[in-house]
Amino acid sequence: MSTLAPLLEMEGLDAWYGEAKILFGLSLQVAPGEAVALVGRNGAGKSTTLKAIIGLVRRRARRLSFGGTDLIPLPTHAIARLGIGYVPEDRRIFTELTVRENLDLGRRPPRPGAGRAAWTLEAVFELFPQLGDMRERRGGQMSGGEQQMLAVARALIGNPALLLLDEPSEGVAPIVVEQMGRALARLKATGLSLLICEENSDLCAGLCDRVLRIEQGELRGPAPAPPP
Ligand SMILES: Nc1ncnc2c1ncn2[C@@H]1O[C@H](COP(=O)(O)OP(=O)(O)OP(=O)(O)O)[C@@H](O)[C@H]1O
Repeated sequence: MSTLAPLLEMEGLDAWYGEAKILFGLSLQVAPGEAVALVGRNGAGKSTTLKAIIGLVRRRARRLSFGGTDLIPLPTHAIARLGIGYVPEDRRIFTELTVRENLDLGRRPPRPGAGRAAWTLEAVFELFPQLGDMRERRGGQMSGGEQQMLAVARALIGNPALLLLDEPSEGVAPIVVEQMGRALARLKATGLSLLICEENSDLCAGLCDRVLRIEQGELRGPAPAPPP
């Protein structure tokens, strides 16, 4: 674990859909530049944890802060503006818009003192060359893997300090998972923090500093190491 002060601090997080309680007292931290994986089965509560961080579900916590700012009272758009990028499981690409137009919608200026160059279209296309080759293609005419890259790229161009990724390898070809893994490793090397939900930890092997396991809405300690 990094010795830097945590960027994301979560202590005793509970979350609900309506009357149904889904998360029970989750505590975790993500330090600047750290990559943390949250693994667990279908329905364990991984997506809900990310949604709770950005305020898309009803939640309560002893502490839920980002860079020292309390997230609990803030609306989702204000949380995003603090520097949290979110790539949802369903990607939410605008299928009628082109790659470039989708990216334009994700633009957000870097926060003052962010300490790294702002993301540009060129930088994003350098990270994901396929996207550069299809910049005028509509989202609906892209493969699942290409859409996944676009979803990550769109989050990046918002200049986040922490990227929340919900199952980035789901439904995409193994070769795309490899490409995504390499891209995420490069992003981590720039100092970006990552919190990645995955049903299995293949993508996270060699990338994530820590792997946490969630079961039935509770953290159950570190996940077993993946087989070599
Ligand atoms: N919109 C919703 N309304 C009610 N219950 C929900 C809703 N979304 C998820 N749940 C329930 O919350 C629990 C946790 O779901 P969550 O999506 O967080 O799981 P997950 O670990 O991300 O798994 P998956 O990979 O299937 O998305 C499950 O029991 C699920 O049925």
